[in-house]
Amino acid sequence: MKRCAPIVMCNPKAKYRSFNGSCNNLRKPTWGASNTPFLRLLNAEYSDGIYQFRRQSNGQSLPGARKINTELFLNNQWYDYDELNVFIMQWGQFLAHDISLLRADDSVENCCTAQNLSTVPPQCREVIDVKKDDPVYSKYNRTCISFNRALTSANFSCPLMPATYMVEVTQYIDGSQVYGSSDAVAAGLRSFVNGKLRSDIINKGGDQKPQANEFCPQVNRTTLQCDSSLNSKTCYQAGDVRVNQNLGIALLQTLFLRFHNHIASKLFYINQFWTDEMLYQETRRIIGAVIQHITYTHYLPIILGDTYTQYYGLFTPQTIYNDQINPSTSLEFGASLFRILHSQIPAQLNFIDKMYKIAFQVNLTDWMDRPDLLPVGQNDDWLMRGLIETPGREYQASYNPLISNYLFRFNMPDFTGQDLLSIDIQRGRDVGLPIYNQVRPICGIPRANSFDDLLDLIPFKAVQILKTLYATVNDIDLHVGALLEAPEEGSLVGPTTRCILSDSFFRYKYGDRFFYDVQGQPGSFTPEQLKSIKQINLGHVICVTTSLNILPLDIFKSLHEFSSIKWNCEDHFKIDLEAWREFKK
Ligand code: HEM
Ligand SMILES: [Ca+2]
Repeated sequence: MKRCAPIVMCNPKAKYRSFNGSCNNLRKPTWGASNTPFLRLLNAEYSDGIYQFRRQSNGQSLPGARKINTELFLNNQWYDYDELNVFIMQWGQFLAHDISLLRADDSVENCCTAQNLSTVPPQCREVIDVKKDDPVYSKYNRTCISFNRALTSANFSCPLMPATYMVEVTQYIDGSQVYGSSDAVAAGLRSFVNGKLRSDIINKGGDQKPQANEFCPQVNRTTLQCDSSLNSKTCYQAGDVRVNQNLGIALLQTLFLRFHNHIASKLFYINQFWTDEMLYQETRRIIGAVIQHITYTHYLPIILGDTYTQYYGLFTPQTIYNDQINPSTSLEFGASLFRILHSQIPAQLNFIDKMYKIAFQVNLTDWMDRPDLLPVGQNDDWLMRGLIETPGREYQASYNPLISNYLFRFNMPDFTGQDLLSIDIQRGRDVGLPIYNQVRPICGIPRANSFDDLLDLIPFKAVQILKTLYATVNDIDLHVGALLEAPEEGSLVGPTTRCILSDSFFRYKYGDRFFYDVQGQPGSFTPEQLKSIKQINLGHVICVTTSLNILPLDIFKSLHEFSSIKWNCEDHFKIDLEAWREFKK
């Protein structure tokens, strides 16, 4: 049975968001819902118009994604002290998991070995070729990086042409990574007591704040969610399936679980007669609002620049909802331009103790799909301190050498792992993204007529290498061109990236009827409540969910000259929920 257009009945008076995001837009109830298509800003680029990888203007196949990485990016690493910390990267990933999930067809585990079959399975026909002279993989005699093509709408009983891809999470910024993107997942995460989420308590002893002992509940280790090749001991369950992907994301998921339970118990204290359902929903509404508030007032101004954020209308005193704006995640954003920030991922994570000493350091890539370290001793607090106190990897035109070579290596020395940058380039081709030169004009940047026209934004040396890789300027992958662009004044990223990120965050703001500062809707906060929410920042979240007691006010800029000054949780990070008291004293 085809299920291309599900019929949805909405209650326009509903005060809370649905779990799958439907009925947010009452005119188009499926807009932004989970399991609905990614938006395409520009037409799909496929050689057959439908599904096959595009070819170059001269008819030849595209330069290999790995070759592009080794020639343009891999030897282009630089390191400088950044005033931003690692935490801003980790917030970015947490946010990415709220708005985008494109699943690969993993029904064949290793597409490289499947190349020997008499008929190669369709999802394995675009593995990434590795050249004999590869600077890293040649040492291991590797000739192939596995690549599984993404699931298409046909896998959701809805074949469409050209290939259409589905977002498997709610596309609104609504905390779906905490709560789930369907009724069933959401119910499975609830305790149904006093509005709280299920959790595992691991008593760490000492003078812990009670919440600091809570962890995401565990599930049986499955191949999908945790590393099955090593016996990982810990495997968490959360609203998003990528909770275990690395230690940093597992920590953020844990903190927001704790934060939910903390807020729920405070609300219960104020309104003892509230039911479990009310406590849960009111808390969920607050958490979603806090995630939006942090994103728009603390995160985006750093990524896009203060002035630009204001100029673009992403930072305003009040949001006016517009039901004509499609809040869906675009493919250009999800499959490429938000991933540009993979450039910020550091190779190592530091665990920093109470005395601000590095207790130990791990390679991020050694602990993927295996968050075993997190619940041990004070590691959760130490990792949190590590994210705040460690300078970030400065945004640059390359990814760090470990995720560019050893992604998912699982600490196995004879296993090389994957290359995230090649995968990002290949994913763009997989979903038929427009080329870089087509996206420039929609961002107000002139289309380049020759390679040399790219010198307006891309350094000379890179342009010379591009000439050797691609047949014409009209063949350059979006991800490659955008990553090479020099950052725009005041912003971290280049102008094409800044433009597409702004477009998306504009949609998530103005196209969300439940956006936290929209007034006059059934789900709107009262002015007093909104005032309290606007006072909450990540410092407040960390204060009540870890045993850290002093924090920098500017949480992503802890290493900036002046903001290394720390403030006390008791005095400066208080959460006031009086505006939720139903019967005033
Ligand atoms: C902490 C380290 C991180 C690791 C190890 C990581 C790894 C990955 C991997 C393996 C994928 C799937 C690639 C594919 O098969 O196509 C992915 C997708 C993605 N990543 Fe990251 N990532 C990290 C951080 C970030 C950050 C900081 C951002 C943005 C600020 C980000 C944004 C995205 C986005 C938007 C996607 C596509 C999601 C989807 O639609 O499925 N990631 N990442
Ligand atoms: Ca969401």
